[in-house]
Amino acid sequence: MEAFVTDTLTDALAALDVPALTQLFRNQDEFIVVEGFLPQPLLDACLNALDTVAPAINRNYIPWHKKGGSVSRFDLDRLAPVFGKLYRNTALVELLRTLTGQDLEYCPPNDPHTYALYCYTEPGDHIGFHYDTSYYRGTRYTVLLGLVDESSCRLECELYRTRSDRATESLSLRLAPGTLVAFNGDKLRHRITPAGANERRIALTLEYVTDVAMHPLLRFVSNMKDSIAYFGFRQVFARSGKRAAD
Ligand SMILES: O=C(O)CCC(=O)C(=O)O
Ligand SMILES: [Fe+2]
Repeated sequence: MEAFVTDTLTDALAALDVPALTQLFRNQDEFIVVEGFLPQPLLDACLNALDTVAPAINRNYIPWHKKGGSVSRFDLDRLAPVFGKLYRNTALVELLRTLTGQDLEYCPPNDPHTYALYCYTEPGDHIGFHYDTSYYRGTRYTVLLGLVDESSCRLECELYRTRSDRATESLSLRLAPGTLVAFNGDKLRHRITPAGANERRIALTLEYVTDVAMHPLLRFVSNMKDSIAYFGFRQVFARSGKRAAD
């Protein structure tokens, strides 16, 4: 599996104009969209894993803010190793390091959000406007990869929102299968618009940080958020307790 991920991604990354992407990422206040990023065989491997992870989807609902399903990194590790291999692929991390100009690190093994799936399968599934706030000491970068999009959902983004010297620019985009979106979580305000009836949208998220140190109190806050908004208490606290004790 690892060799397969490495081989397919290495070829795809070699075809990218990295200096141009880096320029664009920085010009857009640390935000970029790369259509057709995932090579088809790798996208297919991710899609094949979806049936296996389906029973692990945790449904969540926060009135007015969020409704949907999520699969944590713990369940992905247990059921579908392709996602972890993709997250740790060195060529991918090197590309992200070049784009950001930062020495990015992997999130620690007790973080359920290190990589995760977001599943929009019921009418009204959505997430309201937010930042991907970092609870780590370092800056948090989010990567979204489209896997399935049979939906009318849009990823709506507000660029330059935190800048006092520029007007905010709004973008509305479809996260088509294979598309990569990468951004600084503290800078990009974004949301996913509600799914309609009989629609389906599945996105993979990857999280990288510049410094994985975290205050224990913020780890608790982060775990509470992940339990309520994403993965459920059993997942988050049983696993993070177990990992911490390992
Ligand atoms: O589903 C997506 O593409 C992104 C969802 C999101 O922004 C989040 O859960 O923080
Ligand atoms: Fe987000």
